[in-house]
Amino acid sequence: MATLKINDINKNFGKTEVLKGINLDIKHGEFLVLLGPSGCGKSTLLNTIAGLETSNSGDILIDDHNVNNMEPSDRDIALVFQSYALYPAMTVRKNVTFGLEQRKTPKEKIEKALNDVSNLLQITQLLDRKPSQLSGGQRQRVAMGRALVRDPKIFLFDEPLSNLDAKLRVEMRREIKKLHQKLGTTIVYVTHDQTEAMSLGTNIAIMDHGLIQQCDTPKNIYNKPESVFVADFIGSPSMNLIEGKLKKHDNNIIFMPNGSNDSIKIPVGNYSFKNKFENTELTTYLGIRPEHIYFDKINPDCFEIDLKSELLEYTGHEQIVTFDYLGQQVLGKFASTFDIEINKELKLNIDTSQISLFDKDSKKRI
Ligand SMILES: Nc1ncnc2c1ncn2[C@@H]1O[C@H](COP(=O)(O)OP(=O)(O)OP(=O)(O)O)[C@@H](O)[C@H]1O
Repeated sequence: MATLKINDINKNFGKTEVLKGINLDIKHGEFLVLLGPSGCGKSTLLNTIAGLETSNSGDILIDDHNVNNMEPSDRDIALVFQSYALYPAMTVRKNVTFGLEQRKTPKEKIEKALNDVSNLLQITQLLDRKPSQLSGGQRQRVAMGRALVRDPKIFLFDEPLSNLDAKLRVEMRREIKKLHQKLGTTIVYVTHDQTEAMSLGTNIAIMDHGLIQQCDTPKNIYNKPESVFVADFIGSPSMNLIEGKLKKHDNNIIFMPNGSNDSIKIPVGNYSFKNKFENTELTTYLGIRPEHIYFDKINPDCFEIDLKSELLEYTGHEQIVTFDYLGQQVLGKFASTFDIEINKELKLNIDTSQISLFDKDSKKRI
């Protein structure tokens, strides 16, 4: 186990700034997932931690020791890639133990480590096979075995499951989670799959254009996104963002959607407003997740709005309905047992205790 601090890391490729001042403080035993769109810099950050890339400025500290000038092999880090990079001519046994042999680890120690890891990953029966005689999931397990056997301070995973089919992915995801629970190792894990990120991470760092947009628990990332980017990136379908004006009225906060006479009362307890807002209107996005729109008034915080149903997408266990709300598109998610008519004016409820508000100019959470 180890701590990992990333202090103000910048990285350029030629004139392109790929990492623009990254700060992360990763605790003992934390499972941090780096999540973000393609090209946002996730792998570059991981490779910089591993020492495969050199940053232009900033520091990387493992257990409070600066490792900037340390070779990758001296950092006591194990890396698992999406391409398993197993040696094709070697047996599974040799693939797993090769690194230890190179380090002149005593034979008995190697045997014990191989035994422990094979049992843990359930690859004992595969030890005499070559990689070509293994399935994708088995290969991934061997690649993990090779990393685990070294007992490193930190594990780095770069999209380790992306070559596997959907079913195997879910199985391996569970295995990685179990492994983390059992071993309590510090892990940094790169993915662009949000379900993987949500289910694995103790914390998730959302990256965009070389910046960390938000680093928080999966629950907070989903329920309290700090910016329009995070709100839009997480969730499928993503959060509805209804444009309008926010103003103070007596002791209440009211949201007025563009083009509508609705005055949606916001439960004030959830929000702290800046002074500048006292006497003005703020151009705002009201964010509401599709699953927080209901046919019934499920609690006193529900506010009824008129919507027109336009499109229905049936997915099996649920249905996604696209509505028109005075020219703005709003999506709702409902159990598949509901009968929903299309091209119909309907009255639905939005649960105002579940909304997020964003300043339209700064795109930040209010
Ligand atoms: N060796 C390199 N030389 C020049 N540009 C590079 C190099 N490696 C990465 N880049 C660029 O840096 C940016 C970040 O790449 P990186 O691989 O870190 O993104 P990523 O978030 O991991 O993306 P993906 O999810 O697609 O793997 C991209 O625009 C990429 O083209």
